[in-house]
Amino acid sequence: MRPVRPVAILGGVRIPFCRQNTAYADVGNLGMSVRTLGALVEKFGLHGQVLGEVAMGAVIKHSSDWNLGREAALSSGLSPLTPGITMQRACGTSLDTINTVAAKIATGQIEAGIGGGSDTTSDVPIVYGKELRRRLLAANAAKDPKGKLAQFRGFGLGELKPEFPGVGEPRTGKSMGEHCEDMAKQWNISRDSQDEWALASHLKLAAAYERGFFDDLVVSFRGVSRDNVLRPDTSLEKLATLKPAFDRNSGRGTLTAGNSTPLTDGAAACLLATDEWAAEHGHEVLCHLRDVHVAAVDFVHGEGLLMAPTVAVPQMLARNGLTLQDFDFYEIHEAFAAQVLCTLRAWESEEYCRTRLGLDQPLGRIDPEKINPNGSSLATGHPFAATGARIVATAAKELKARGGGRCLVSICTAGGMGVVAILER
Ligand SMILES: CC(=O)SCCNC(=O)CCNC(=O)[C@H](O)C(C)(C)COP(=O)(O)OP(=O)(O)OC[C@H]1O[C@@H](n2cnc3c(N)ncnc32)[C@H](O)[C@@H]1OP(=O)(O)O
Repeated sequence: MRPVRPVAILGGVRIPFCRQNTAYADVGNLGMSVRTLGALVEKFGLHGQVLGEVAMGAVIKHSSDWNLGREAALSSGLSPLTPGITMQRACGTSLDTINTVAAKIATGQIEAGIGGGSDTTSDVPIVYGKELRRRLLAANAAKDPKGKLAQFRGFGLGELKPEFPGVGEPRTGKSMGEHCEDMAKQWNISRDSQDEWALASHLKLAAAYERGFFDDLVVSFRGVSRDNVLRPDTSLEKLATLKPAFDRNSGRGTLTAGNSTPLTDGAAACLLATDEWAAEHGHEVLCHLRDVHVAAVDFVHGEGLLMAPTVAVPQMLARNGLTLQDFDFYEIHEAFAAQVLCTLRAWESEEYCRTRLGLDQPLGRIDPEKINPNGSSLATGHPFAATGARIVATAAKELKARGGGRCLVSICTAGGMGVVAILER
């Protein structure tokens, strides 16, 4: 490994994010990734060029997607000599693909690369049970029709029952929404504050579209030019009418379809390089990736599933000699409005910061006006593996628009992890 070099973010693109079973229902991860990488190639004039790495990721993926990163790179317009890799860290996936490319750039392994991700909730792998899978594999391997037929001796219709990808944490059986509902109760997060947060996200995203902020960040696909999750027509009155989605019976449920991210399809990717590569190829450096950090919580034994960013952020701040207030704006992934509000409350809590984070004093308050200035996942939607690259592309552009500054990125993930980063210009 050679010494660490600065990692420049040159920009990103994404396709509009779409609700499950709408515009991208028949496209799948490969189609969405190819469109996104193709648009990035177009934007930066990368046709026929060899990059050091294309790291893509997907949480829900078919085996026929093969190595998604390599397959998408091969259809993107890049030189076929560009390698590709596929990764997965739930909702933090594409902040991690970006981190992987960045680490290779920083240590001198490569000069430039792409980090991104894609997810579909519309084209999911639905499989048969183990017994039928065993029979089908054995029949496929049998040499003659008699041998093939023999594998189905004793076959029962019950074996045709399909298995859907699980929506619950394997160790608790609870969905993300049920876990977040527990967190909201533990931290006394009111329904009103969640709805207000959700409404603000929609209004900020709509305003950013109106002022042209996304003109060079979002490329149309399948006739869609804006996230179809966005509801600029929503209001606190409408949000207040929605019924609890995850705790329907206790009378105390506060998470609804309006203050939770919907199931979404989409893809996003960013181009990273050394400063020298950027200059040689005539690209402006939007910002630098100063640090990335990952931490986990013990959600199996009582910690909040989506609380890991509360741990990851102070660890990264300490390493960089920064406080929580040393940022011009914050990009906090809105898995659920309640998740963001629990995180902010934890950072303000003297007891939590002392007992759980081992700090002398609370991390303190962040001005909500500085959080997600262009809206976030509640309004864009959340195709799991695409969210990190969406956030980095948005934050890098925002840093350029401001002429400089520092941004804290925070993403909670399934499996009780938090992936966080610092961007600077
Ligand atoms: C680390 C992480 O990121 S964890 C997060 C991972 N993601 C998840 O877990 C996904 C969570 N979300 C879900 O499971 C689903 O979206 C649910 C359960 C919340 C809601 O699902 P559905 O009930 O199918 O939602 P649907 O889109 O039909 O909305 C329900 C109603 O709310 C309404 N609605 C939704 N959003 C809004 C809004 N912003 N304003 C007004 N009304 C709204 C819809 O119009 C619909 O109304 P209708 O019944 O009159 O048609």
